Amino acid sequence: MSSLKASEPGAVDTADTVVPASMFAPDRAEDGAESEEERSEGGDEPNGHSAEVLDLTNKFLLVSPNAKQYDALLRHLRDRIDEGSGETIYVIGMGSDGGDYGLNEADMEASVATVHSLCEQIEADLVLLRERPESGGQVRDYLIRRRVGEQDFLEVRVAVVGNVDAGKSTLLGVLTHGELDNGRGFARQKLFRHKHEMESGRTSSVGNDILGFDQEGQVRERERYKVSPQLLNAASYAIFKNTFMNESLFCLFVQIKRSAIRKGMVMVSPKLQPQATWEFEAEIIVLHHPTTISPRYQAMVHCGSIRQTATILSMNKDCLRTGDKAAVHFRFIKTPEYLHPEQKLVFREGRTKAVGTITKLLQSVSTAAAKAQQSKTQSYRKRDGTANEEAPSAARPGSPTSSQLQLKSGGAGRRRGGNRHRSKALNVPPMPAPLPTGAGTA
Ligand SMILES: Nc1nc2c(ncn2[C@@H]2O[C@H](COP(=O)(O)OP(=O)(O)OP(=O)(O)O)[C@@H](O)[C@H]2O)c(=O)[nH]1
Repeated sequence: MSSLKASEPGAVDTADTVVPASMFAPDRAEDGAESEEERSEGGDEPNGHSAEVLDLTNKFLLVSPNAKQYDALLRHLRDRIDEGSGETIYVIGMGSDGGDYGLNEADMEASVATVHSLCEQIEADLVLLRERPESGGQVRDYLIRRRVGEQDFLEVRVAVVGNVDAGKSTLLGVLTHGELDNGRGFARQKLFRHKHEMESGRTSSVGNDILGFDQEGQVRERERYKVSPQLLNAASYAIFKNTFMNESLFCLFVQIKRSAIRKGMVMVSPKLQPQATWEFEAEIIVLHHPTTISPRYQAMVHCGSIRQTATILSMNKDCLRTGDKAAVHFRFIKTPEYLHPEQKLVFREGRTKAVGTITKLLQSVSTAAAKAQQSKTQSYRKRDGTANEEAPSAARPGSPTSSQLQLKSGGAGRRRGGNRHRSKALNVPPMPAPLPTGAGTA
């Protein structure tokens, strides 16, 4: 049957489920005519066990357990899993029935099916670790591991200790980076933290490295994730050392200049086909504004890690005052951003504050288009030789049409913000005509 390696008591006290001991005897009626009820109600105890004790060490118990045996196995497994912080090793085919270890193919198949069903009950996965032949057939070791949620992970810390030059760093380097050593310290180089370690080849600090496993205990390939919304160049990837941890990840950027990273960028799997968005609609409520807000007003949008000035293109009211609610159509002035409906945002400038929720994404562009736009921006910068961050308006993908820029109200009112507003207004992409300075607030 089954045995659970870690502190396996071999028997479970079943005072609460008193059952005849005959149920736990090897249940291998050769003629197969004996029903489960007959077996369980026989009353005799061929193995001499007390009716109070449910023997879980019989190697045939898993082949066809009755309901009470099944419950006892389930309880036992649950205890072992709790004891092992979510995992345990389950051996099928070994047991104390007095016979040889091992199960034939049919019994092994039936036993594995039983363990599978037990695992389903406790939301765990079953992974075959080893199989070995014994005189009575095969014995298999399985790893049973409770499933963890998408946002969660099991952390196991393993310390590696040993003599100088025993190969500790090399072992870790090979495991975490997936490249074999060359016998001259190649693999350990990836673990060095200090220059003197590089030079001496000796690790002088307690290093640590992270190794990711998937649910089935397989070492996960390090995945490459896109830096979005602007995929800057082919090397602009982040390597996730532990993808199992989903969002709370340790990551290593390769070949990305610090200046190429800006607030608002996210790391997403290319499988999600991320799209960056120039324009969006949001329901906002104005918490405070000294006067009135009208279309063409510009302020900083804070949305997650995004910080970028956006222009109000239109809204379902002529103007907004403190306390007003409105559906507002925004456009970022500089680059598209990676947004989601239902994201919360803050729209503020000086003492003006509005909060809201994104309701609709408009003018989304693929990261490839964003990349093209980025390279145009860069070439523009080089050509121009200035630090101006703005690309020519024509270079922007998904520029609004003039009809989209039909503003619901004129909004060119009293000037606020002077030159600051003038420059922001001029940054508004492909407007058919230059905006009046200080436009958008009255
Ligand atoms: N041939 C061979 N060389 C190995 C093996 N493991 C490690 N080495 C080499 O042994 C040397 C020492 O390995 P390290 O990984 O630095 O040993 P360490 O235990 O971390 O050493 P300290 O950091 O000084 O404590 C390196 O040159 C490795 O390339 C191995 O299995 N076979």
